Amino acid sequence: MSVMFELQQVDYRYPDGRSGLQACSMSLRRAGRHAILGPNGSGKTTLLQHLNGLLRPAAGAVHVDGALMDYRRRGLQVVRQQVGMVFQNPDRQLFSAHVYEDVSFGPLNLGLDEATVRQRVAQALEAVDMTAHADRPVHELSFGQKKRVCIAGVLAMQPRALLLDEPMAGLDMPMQTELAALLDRLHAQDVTVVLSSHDMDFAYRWADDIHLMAAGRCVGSFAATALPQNTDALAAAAQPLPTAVRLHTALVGRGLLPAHPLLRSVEDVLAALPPSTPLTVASPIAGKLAP
Ligand SMILES: Nc1ncnc2c1ncn2[C@@H]1O[C@H](COP(=O)(O)OP(=O)(O)OP(=O)(O)O)[C@@H](O)[C@H]1O
Repeated sequence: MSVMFELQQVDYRYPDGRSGLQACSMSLRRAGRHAILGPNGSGKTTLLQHLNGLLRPAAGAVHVDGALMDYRRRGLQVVRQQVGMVFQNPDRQLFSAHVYEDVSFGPLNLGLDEATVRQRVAQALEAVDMTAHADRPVHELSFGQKKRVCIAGVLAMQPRALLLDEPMAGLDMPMQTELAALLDRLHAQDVTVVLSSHDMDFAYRWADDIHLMAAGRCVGSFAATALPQNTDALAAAAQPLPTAVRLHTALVGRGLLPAHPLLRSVEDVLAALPPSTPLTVASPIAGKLAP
């Protein structure tokens, strides 16, 4: 499996002297679904901003598609056409007065003809269910709607990789589900999706690969399916075991479920329980499962 992004021993210091990354090494394979987790201030945003050249390492190297990042103007233009970034705060990303205008900004900048721009904007708005809002002023939108417009703006560039900084934060549950489905559709089209998150349960059920950060370093990268064997790295990044793993382990311990296959969501664990499982007051786990 080929590598899309590679950080080698990257150091980054903000202008005020604060350290953002320290000897950070991470490899992200092409067309994968990647979740980056770590405590506040562990460097997730700083890392994402290195993947499309928004930030430049003080030491170490960033490779995209096997080539060293080219920080000259033309080099950065090429990378940013291919690697789209959705910021955590939509107000940092949206700068046009109207939705259509904002989403069309990128494709127009690529020099595409008007019909192609219109088609790309329509597709992107459709993908985030914002078609009905195309003519609205951006400042009238809710937080979640603004976030969708940001995502549409990036999708309209048809990137090969999508970076999303805590994309689920501030979205309601139906929108989170829709966004996860959209990310899966992009993944099915071989787009590399990299997101940062504080939601271990979501990361465990959605991601192919999990990357853990602590104090500006990558302290563990592994396939999500190998998470139960990586408890040391989870502890180093102050991350809890996913609820599905804890519940599954408890049920295995009580002889109610086999240890295999791996179950990556609470829904999957509950669905795996035989209908005859006695989840009544008499059951040792009933009190924990009952509302
Ligand atoms: N603009 C900035 N100026 C100075 N220091 C910064 C700046 N942005 C981030 N930092 C510092 O860099 C370190 C890493 O921050 P970063 O935002 O990358 O972490 P994070 O893992 O994304 O955090 P969170 O989960 O809170 O979003 C922190 O110590 C932070 O205080």
